[in-house]
Amino acid sequence: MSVQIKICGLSTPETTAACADAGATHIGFNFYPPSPRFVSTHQAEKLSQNTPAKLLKVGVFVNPDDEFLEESVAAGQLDAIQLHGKEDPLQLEAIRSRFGLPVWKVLSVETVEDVARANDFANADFLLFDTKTPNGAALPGGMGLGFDWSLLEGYDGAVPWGLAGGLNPDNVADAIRSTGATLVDTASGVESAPGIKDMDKIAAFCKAALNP
Ligand SMILES: O=C(O)c1ccccc1N[C@@H]1O[C@H](COP(=O)(O)O)[C@@H](O)[C@H]1O
Repeated sequence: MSVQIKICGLSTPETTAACADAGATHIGFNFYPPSPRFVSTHQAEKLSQNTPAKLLKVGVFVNPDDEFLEESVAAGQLDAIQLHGKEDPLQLEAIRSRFGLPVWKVLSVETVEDVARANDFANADFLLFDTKTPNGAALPGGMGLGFDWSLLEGYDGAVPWGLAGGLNPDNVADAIRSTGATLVDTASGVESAPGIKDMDKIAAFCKAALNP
């Protein structure tokens, strides 16, 4: 089966169309206000109306409150909720029950113990292993930083999982071959500047991911 591809941090209809044309399966709308990829609920509503039907829309959140989630899920017509903060398994369960959508939990990885935290999130619908950003970093993700993929060797948790963190057109094929990831996720790796998606890089990323 082909790898699934999530291009994260979309903010224009032209780039969502480019993702669909290139073979991406998922796009991410970023609902974290400090991010250069942040979209307001108004923007998300417009974007979702123009998103090709074959793309699944994932909302990226960092420690969201219920009201904000409610507005964003509705505006973005989201198909899944990605939790990229310090949410715990109980919060994850509450969010899934409330919205009836698949919930993705991001695990920030620096050590093998970080990978083992997957055991705490057996109730997630999907796990995304991303790089732990340094203390004091502006963002908990989306900074183009990779981690040591060998930390995933031998990982055999039951929850489906994907790989993020510093992936770009030049390294994504190697990442898939090295880790066996069935979904790859990129934000800054397909940009010309923070928050500005580059259609050629989106095409190159998808081509490499689909032919690892
Ligand atoms: O992209 C962001 O700005 C962002 C902000 C806050 C939390 C998560 C964010 N992005 C997620 O991080 C991964 C990895 O990003 P990158 O490829 O290393 O730039 C990205 O795919 C998003 O899921």
